[in-house]
Amino acid sequence: MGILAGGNIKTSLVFRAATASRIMRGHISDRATDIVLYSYFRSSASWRVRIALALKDIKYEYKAVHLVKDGGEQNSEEYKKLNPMGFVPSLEIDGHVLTQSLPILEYLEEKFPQPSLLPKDSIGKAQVRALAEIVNSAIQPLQNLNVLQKFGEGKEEWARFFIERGLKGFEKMLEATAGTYCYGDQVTMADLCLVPQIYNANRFKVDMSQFPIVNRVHDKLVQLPAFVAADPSRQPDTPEDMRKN
Ligand SMILES: O=C(O)/C=C\C(=O)CC(=O)CC(=O)O
Repeated sequence: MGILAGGNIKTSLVFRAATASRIMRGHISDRATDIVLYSYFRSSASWRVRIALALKDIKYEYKAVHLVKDGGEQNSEEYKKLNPMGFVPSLEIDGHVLTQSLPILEYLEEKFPQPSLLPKDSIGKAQVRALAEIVNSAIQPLQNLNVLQKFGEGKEEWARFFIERGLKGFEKMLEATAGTYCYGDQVTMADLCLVPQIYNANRFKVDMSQFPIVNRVHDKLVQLPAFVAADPSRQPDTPEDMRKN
């Protein structure tokens, strides 16, 4: 399908996700080059990685993989050479292709430690990773496109059930861990997972009034420049009718 040659994957441009945060801090830096993110504007796993790239001020090229058109570009033989599961995101970096959003976040954290997306202490790290895993393994996979496509009637109710169940646990954990954000006043991997999940919760009409701490944290996070830049409404492949400035 020409993904590697830049054929069928339409959007291929240098996308400065971190521009807003760089301007806010008054400098433009090129901390990394030759980084390519294969992404879909409203894939929550892609979105997590976009936020990390923006927070860490890392420049990258955005290659759009359309998850719906023509049965999904992620299912092409060519894309599966990069990502055998046919999932987004994939990140080309340092001569390798990395897959799965949380391991990608961990790699970026090791390679670009500042600003850190994990607390310093081991218990804090374990707690942040646990929050991230609630979203990553107990919510999002159960409401992902490839699961819902197996359903006929009742798929919205199924998605709502698992999002609600997961957010109840998440909210309970935040009673112990939250400050301004999910874990104290530091933006962590837990926050990167939370924001896209709330978008999906709204998409499936979950009653969000039952999650006051989640709502408070979410409202703070979405104001941060990196979260603004990574939002699905501002990506190269955002459909015109969903685009914001
Ligand atoms: O435009 C579409 O409807 C297709 C795909 C998605 O939303 C992405 C997901 O499958 C959900 C997710 O990543 O959480």
